[in-house]
Amino acid sequence: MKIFSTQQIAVIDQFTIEQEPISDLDLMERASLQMTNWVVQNISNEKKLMFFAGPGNNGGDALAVARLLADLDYQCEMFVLDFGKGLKGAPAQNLIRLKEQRKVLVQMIASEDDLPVIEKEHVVLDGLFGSGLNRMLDGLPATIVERVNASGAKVVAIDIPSGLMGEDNSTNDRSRIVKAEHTLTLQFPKLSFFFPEHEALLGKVEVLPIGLHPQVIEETETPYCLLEPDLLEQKLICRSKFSHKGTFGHALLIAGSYGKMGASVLAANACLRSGVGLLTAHLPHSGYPIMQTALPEAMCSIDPSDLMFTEFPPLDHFSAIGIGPALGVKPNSRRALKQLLEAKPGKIVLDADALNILSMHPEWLKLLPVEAILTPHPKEFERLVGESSNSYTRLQRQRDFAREYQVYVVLKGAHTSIATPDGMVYFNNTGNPGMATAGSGDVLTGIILGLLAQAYEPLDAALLGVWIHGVAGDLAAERSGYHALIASDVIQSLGKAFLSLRK
Ligand SMILES: NC(=O)C1=CN([C@@H]2O[C@H](COP(=O)(O)OP(=O)(O)OC[C@H]3O[C@@H](n4cnc5c(N)ncnc54)[C@H](O)[C@@H]3O)[C@@H](O)[C@H]2O)[C@@H](O)CC1
Ligand SMILES: [K+]
Repeated sequence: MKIFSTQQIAVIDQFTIEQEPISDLDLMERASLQMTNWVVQNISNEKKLMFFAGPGNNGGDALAVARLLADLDYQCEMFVLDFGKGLKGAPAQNLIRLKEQRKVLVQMIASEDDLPVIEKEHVVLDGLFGSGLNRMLDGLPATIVERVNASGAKVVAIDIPSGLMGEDNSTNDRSRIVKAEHTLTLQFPKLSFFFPEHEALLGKVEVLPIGLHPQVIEETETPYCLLEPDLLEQKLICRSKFSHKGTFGHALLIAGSYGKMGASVLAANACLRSGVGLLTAHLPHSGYPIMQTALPEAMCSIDPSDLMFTEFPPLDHFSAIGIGPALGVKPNSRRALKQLLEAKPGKIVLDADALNILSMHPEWLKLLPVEAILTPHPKEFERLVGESSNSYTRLQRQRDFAREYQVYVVLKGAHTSIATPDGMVYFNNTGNPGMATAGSGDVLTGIILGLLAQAYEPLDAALLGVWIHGVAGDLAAERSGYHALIASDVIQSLGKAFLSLRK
């Protein structure tokens, strides 16, 4: 699914109105019917609903939803923000319709004195501002937001919590943004919904389709996209019955150091469970019995060092390389990583300490092969590019980095984002908080390595790997819950996760 800017959404709305064609009032009614249905299914009509409507179409939605719900015997009260200019267009017509219906008390709010008392038991429907917000809230709207947030009432935001911008909130003030329990967003999630600092403002996000015109959606270009199973199903490569283990590549995993050999075992296991034909794990000597015992399917290449990575085997046999989990950053390992990059390793995924080494030697970044995949968590990414004060800035840095070095940057998080060398960013929404556990990242590295070593293009390996990793985590959480989930549970669920793509 494409993720558009709020400006693009306004253009898409207008195109729909002209080309469907449909009047703006009817489009608003269509959106409002969807939101009304959601309320009917989720909120009891014994609750009193307090609607707040702003001056634009977001307010128009609130006015229409109040009328539709009042017809279904909900007790609604309407408070309309009055800037002294009156409403225009579809919102004005909806105000007239609501007044004519005579079921809802409508009050204008021109100053703080007009504000109602909001009880904890009430439900607030927030239609103050939506995607047309063009600056941080101040004055009366900011006061309303503060009152709503202080009330303790459950808040349902229409399209977007009022005060939150669709994209860049780097200069916004959180205390002036509605804190919703549910956000009923129209047709498209907005970019800012994917940033962790907004989770508590958005609550649970419901995307409600409102039938915007498919042609303009298809034709409008955006660098941002949400991963969906349809796209990934197409990417999964079928296995013919004549395949043999040589068909599915030979992966080289370089991971683990003394005391941290588990990372290597987890990544190797995940790699094997992702369909690779053969896997060689390169390990310090002390890791050899551990790997052979834990995972007889893996072959081993033994480093001369007992403790750490200092040398790599000849690369010609391998179709892809994964390097980094628990590697350590000792000088010998750093030197060996540099030599590996100088040896032009081809398809490669770099994680954890391989990235930490690169942040200690930024001059080596230019050695990265084109289309290398880097899988940092936010702290590792910060070490590579410096601190970002908010997720929007970090996202732009992620895009810039991917373009500058012509690599894929998989920034791990609740919505892992994958930035590509051509400036695209894909967001993932599989996975769960249980996966914030030791070894989870090693599993992802193993999956991506397994896919890379087969015939997957780096882009497909990154997208599919991230998505499957999250699905496996979700399946594991169904069995163990979030608290008890460990990385090995994710590996155990990989089979079912691949099967969910039905090929
Ligand atoms: N996506 C769609 O196709 C549809 C969108 N609809 C609704 O339309 C909304 C967008 O409507 P609008 O573009 O009218 O925008 P909004 O309703 O978000 O508000 C825009 C108005 O607020 C003013 N404004 C902006 N920032 C302000 C600030 N900080 N302080 C005070 N005033 C401020 C603007 O000058 C303008 O008058 C969406 O969020 C959604 O709720 C629906 O009506 C149905 C169709
Ligand atoms: K809103």
